[in-house]
Amino acid sequence: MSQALIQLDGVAVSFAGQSVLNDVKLSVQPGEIVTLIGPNGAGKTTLVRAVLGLLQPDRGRVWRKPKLRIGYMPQKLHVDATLPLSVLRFLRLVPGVNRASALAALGEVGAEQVIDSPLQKISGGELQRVLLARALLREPELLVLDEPVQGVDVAGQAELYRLITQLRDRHGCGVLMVSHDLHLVMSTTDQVVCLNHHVCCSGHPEQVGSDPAFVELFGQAAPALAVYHHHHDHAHDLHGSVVDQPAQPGLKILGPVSGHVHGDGCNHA
Ligand SMILES: Nc1ncnc2c1ncn2[C@@H]1O[C@H](COP(=O)(O)OP(=O)(O)OP(=O)(O)O)[C@@H](O)[C@H]1O
Repeated sequence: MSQALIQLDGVAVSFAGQSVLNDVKLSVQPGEIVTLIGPNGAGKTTLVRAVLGLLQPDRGRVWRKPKLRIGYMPQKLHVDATLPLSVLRFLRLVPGVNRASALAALGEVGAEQVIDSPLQKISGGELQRVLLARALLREPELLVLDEPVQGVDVAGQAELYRLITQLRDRHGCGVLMVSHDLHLVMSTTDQVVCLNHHVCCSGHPEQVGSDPAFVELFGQAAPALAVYHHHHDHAHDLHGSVVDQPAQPGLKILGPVSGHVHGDGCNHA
């Protein structure tokens, strides 16, 4: 087995007969930041759940380094408004955490000041930092972050991404992150995985604003985003299945029968 922290091979997941993930291959190395991008409903959170072991794939394999310590930051946290829960008490739900270690983790993410605040009263940006602090308290080898900057203003988003990179540098952990904020994450991402039920393509991020795959996947906003180069030479139907038509008018189609030619990272049948 390689040095990878996690490795997924041929992972497939269906819900009620509807394929959500098909033949997904992915790995994260120590110290590497891998960002999962894709449209709503593409299967990103489902893939994260498979990585965390919260769901068993129907096919394929999810390999984790033995005894891998994972720090997870969920997409959403629902806290009952009437529940008297301070930030400290919330962090102390992690086994072995005391005030000093909670304060140290909050210090790492720049949120010491909220330690005694009610969890329901802190701002969206502060909550994201508290969730990140909670993930750090597990001393993770792998940080899994599902849309970590949700509900944070643009300046705060850039700061949070910088913070994630700093934490990676300081702790040497791998990071698997779901994000829609390509323009902000590109400079700090080692590998981008473009998911639309299958891995359309993956690679190193580069400054490109009008890649046909991004126009296909992210609509007309895509040219405003800095993206990475790849050869996405196929189109998808509403369920993410590959169809015969080119993604964009004028896009060169080289395939002999189906019109689809697999790109480097395209691993579906
Ligand atoms: N437990 C489940 N039971 C049935 N369907 C599910 C379940 N979990 C996810 N789905 C469906 O699988 C599809 C993919 O969902 P998922 O949350 O993985 O997408 P996503 O890429 O994370 O989307 P978003 O960007 O909107 O968060 C959706 O159509 C969703 O309704």
